[in-house]
Amino acid sequence: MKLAALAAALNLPAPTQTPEADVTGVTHNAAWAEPGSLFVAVRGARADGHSFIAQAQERGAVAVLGEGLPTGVQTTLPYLQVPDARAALADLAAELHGHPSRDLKVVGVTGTDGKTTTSWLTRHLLRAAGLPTGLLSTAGYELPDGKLRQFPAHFTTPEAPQLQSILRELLQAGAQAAVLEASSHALALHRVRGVAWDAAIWTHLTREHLDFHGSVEGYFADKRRLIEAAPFAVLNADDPWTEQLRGVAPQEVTYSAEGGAADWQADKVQQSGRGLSFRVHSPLGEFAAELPMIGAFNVANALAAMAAAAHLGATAEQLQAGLASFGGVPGRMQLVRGPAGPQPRVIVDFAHTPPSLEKALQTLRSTTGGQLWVVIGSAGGNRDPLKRAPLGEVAGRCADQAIFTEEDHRETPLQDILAAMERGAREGGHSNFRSIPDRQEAIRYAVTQAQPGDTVLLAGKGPEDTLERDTETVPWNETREAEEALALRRP
Ligand SMILES: CC(=O)N[C@H]1[C@@H](OP(=O)(O)OP(=O)(O)OC[C@H]2O[C@@H](n3ccc(=O)[nH]c3=O)[C@H](O)[C@@H]2O)O[C@H](CO)[C@@H](O)[C@@H]1O[C@H](C)C(=O)N[C@@H](C)C(=O)N[C@H](CCC(=O)O)C(=O)O
Ligand SMILES: Nc1ncnc2c1ncn2[C@@H]1O[C@H](COP(=O)(O)OP(=O)(O)OP(=O)(O)O)[C@@H](O)[C@H]1O
Repeated sequence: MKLAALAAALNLPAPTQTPEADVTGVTHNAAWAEPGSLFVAVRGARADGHSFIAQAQERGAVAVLGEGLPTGVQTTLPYLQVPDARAALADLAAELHGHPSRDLKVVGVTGTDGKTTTSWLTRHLLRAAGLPTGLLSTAGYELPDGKLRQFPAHFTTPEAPQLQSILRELLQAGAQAAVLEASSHALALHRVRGVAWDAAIWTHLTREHLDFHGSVEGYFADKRRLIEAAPFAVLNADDPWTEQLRGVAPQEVTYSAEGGAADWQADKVQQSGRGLSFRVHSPLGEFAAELPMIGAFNVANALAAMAAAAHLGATAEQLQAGLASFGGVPGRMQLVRGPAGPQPRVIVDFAHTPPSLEKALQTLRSTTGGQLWVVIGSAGGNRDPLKRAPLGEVAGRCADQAIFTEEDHRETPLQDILAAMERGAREGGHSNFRSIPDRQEAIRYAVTQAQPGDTVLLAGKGPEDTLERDTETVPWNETREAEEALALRRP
């Protein structure tokens, strides 16, 4: 698109130089500029993008946009001045990618916790309803083919140029719907500006990220932007903040997992080793639900996902079948499917800090009739060596059997890490541990020694696809390792 035409389309100031320059893309990161890029110089908290104009130009940028050239900075490129560079970045990204969200049914999910789970559930229910659906979440992005992909610079919600390009890719891959996790940072920094939402889900709000948002009110105000931008809101009646969200979107439904008055309600919740069962009362009628997920909070996530999917056309039967076939979020309290017959329950989770390990083991304890096992390591290199002993202590205290093993030890001698974990367990007064340095062997040992009724938690790696051993990086798939270990059990 010609620079002048692009500027006119977005009501940006007309360029005084090279109006006929061809703009083929937009970026906020000078290192990502390509021939034909428009470089948006963002004044950030750590850097001023204007310092990188020369780098962007060297890489082929044809124009710069910013909130004003700082004193002493000059450029030979055309410079478009706007009041809000991040807002313009989002508008340009949407325009240059042809507004892909307008051709998709888009569901946004925001809240302090539950975004990732609810996003995955929603995309699964939409697929169960026959809609080819893409997904963008902390865990990566997924085309309707179901294969998870990563994008550079790990974000929950990436900056607008990446976001719009992913939406375009989804559309080209045949998606008719997309589910996007919208972080509060993304909402505050205009990363999702220009997305044409069809529905917005609110999980709940608790104090978090106050360093960035300033106050809990500021955090709420940033998250609220998603509800303000959506024509249809799915609100959590159990969250006190919801009062301030009522009537913000033109249409809304509420959900409650705690017996509150709401359009979507659940009762008769039961937890077992294999998941949750509950009864749903909804505008689509009343029906029984089975959800192979651990953690009662997932009832709320499921209600929210169902309400959004129903808005996009899913029937009660499709929702019921969709919940029952949900495979979980990769590496997050993920139940590993094993061969038929009595088996220990095996779970893959990415908990890798002492508090998250403790929480995961406590959650599993409540539905474990037999022994609780954990396989856990601690990363090497410069990754927080002080957590090794506490991890050992938590494993010894909260599990019946703890197996310490490798977990990206990098250049740090593995024996040193294992010794620190053992010391932590021993000093906590526990002797229920052993170290098996090779992770595959450790997993196979735990899974084959455990009995039906036991739970084996494989903690730390979650969905990561590599294992860093000394200077070597090897491919890794914890779920597959678990499946193979289960298959080794004698029938
Ligand atoms: C608070 C926050 O989100 N800040 C993001 C924001 O930073 P910023 O505006 O201060 O920018 P800056 O780093 O000062 O840089 C200014 C500009 O110079 C550019 N630059 C900078 C250096 C350089 O060498 N070249 C260059 O071009 C940058 O691309 C940027 O455009 O824009 C930067 C560029 O995209 C991001 O890297 C940065 O993410 C920081 C690193 C971050 O940690 N963000 C996290 C907190 C985040 O966004 N998390 C949420 C999830 C939160 C949750 O729910 O847990 C997420 O959506 O992932
Ligand atoms: N509806 C919920 N209410 C309260 N806690 C929840 C809820 N859903 C999930 N959690 C807790 O929050 C943790 C993180 O959940 P999830 O990954 O789905 O959400 P998120 O934190 O919003 O996303 P992200 O992965 O982007 O940080 C879960 O392991 C669980 O302990």
